[in-house]
Amino acid sequence: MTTANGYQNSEEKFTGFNDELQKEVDVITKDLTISKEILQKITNHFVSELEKGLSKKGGNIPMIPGWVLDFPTGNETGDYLAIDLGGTNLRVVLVKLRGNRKFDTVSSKYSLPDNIRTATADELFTFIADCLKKFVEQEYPNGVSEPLPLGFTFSYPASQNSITEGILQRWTKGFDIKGMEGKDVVPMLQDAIKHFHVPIEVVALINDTTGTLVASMYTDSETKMGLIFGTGCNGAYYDVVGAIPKLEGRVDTDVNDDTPMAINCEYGAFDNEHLVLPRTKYDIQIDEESPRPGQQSNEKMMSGYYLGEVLRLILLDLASKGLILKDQDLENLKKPFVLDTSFPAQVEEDPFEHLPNVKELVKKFLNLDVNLEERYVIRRLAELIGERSSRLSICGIAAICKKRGYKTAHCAADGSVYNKYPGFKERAAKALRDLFEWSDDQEDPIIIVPAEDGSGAGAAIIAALTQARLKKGLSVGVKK
Ligand SMILES: Nc1ncnc2c1ncn2[C@@H]1O[C@H](COP(=O)(O)OP(=O)(O)O)[C@@H](O)[C@H]1O
Ligand SMILES: O=P(O)(O)OC[C@H]1O[C@@H](O)[C@H](O)[C@@H](O)[C@@H]1O
Repeated sequence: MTTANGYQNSEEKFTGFNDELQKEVDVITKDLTISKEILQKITNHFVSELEKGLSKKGGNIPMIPGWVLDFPTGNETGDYLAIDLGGTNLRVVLVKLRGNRKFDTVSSKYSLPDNIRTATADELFTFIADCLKKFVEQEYPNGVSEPLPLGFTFSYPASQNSITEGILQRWTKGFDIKGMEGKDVVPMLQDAIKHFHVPIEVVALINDTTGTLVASMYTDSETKMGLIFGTGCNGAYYDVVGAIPKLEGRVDTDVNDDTPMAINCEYGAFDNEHLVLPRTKYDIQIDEESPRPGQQSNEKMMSGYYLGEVLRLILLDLASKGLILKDQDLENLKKPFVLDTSFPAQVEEDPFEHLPNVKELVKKFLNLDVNLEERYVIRRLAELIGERSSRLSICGIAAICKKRGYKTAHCAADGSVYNKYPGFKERAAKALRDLFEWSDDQEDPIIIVPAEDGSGAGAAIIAALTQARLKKGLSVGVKK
């Protein structure tokens, strides 16, 4: 328990859980604890799964070539628009690339409408085009002389035969919009933009992790991967075309074995076969009740969309055993996803010994009154779930480093779980040290660092790289 002293009410002193509750907490602790040995076992399997994803046969992890065939030089220039359709927000960004590893951005964030996850494709793209129209009118009140180039950051698994294509493989993060899986989302956006007469041309479709990789490399050449720990989880890195068997014979003559290729791993799908990840009954329930059971097994155990839900299910289980919340109205606690990840995050941030903020949070989110012992069990569970997320999160990082033979790396990370979850950064760094068994007296050779704005600047830089290639008559997709 890492809390400051500070009694407001001195008789409230926690002296331990009652025996029955302690027994349950011990079982849950064991199930949620990821030891060094488990980390190493997961990571070794992860490496072979990354390779499998690049093979002709494929595997659990999609490993999508992103058709970014150059490293950013840091000297790209020009004005570009970018939009980022994530799991929680739509962002519209105007990026002014200044060159000399410098850029400026102006952005607006629009919360996705609550029902958007199950709306129609038309409603989704009308919403996006409407946000774009508002933003362009706000930033260019006198209009534009020619269409603005736009990088479309689409944070879902989308296959690409070229940089201007994105065929949605499957929805993730609770999305379930009909008629889009298996379809190219670029024309859908371009048609909606045309319909609203917005002067924009979509020049690149990218994943937010690819954008994070490229934007961070633009300012820091030590960057080796782009990572998102947000609503979902994922990572991107540069491989070389010659190490991607599934591209054999499919690239143009201007591309050779040493040509770089950004890979959007989509490693939220890691271990859908359930060979190594230590899933609890709560993880299994979340998967079975999700719109896409059997998919995104890795993501469902660690990302922002799910952490609060894991906590809710455990609390409901303890309550159903009569161990907590006796005789209370559990109506709210029975609502799926009533706890978003900001709940366990704020529970972990309560600095007081008797957890008064936890009391308020439970009242606000669940309309329940909790005694001191119940507040402590909620706190303990939040810590276990937060710690598990941080430790599982580094397996993809370690696997990419092992696969590519990186001995040192700056791993650029973004997303609210990375940026806002208390202790995530420290716990993840500790997990890397555990996994690689680095000695405490040496500098960590592989470190997770804050990313540049991947879905904004990254999309813009990739749009600039794409335009530069097209200008030279170079390919940006499979051979025609
Ligand atoms: N304080 C917080 N700590 C950890 N996670 C949070 C916090 N606040 C919100 N979140 C979670 O972060 C996710 C939003 O991630 P973010 O990266 O901001 O958006 P997106 O995933 O759309 O890019 C949501 O799942 C939300 O529950
Ligand atoms: O930025 P977000 O919404 O948290 O997305 C992170 C990842 O979420 C996963 O579900 C998507 O398949 C990835 O494409 C994406 O990169």
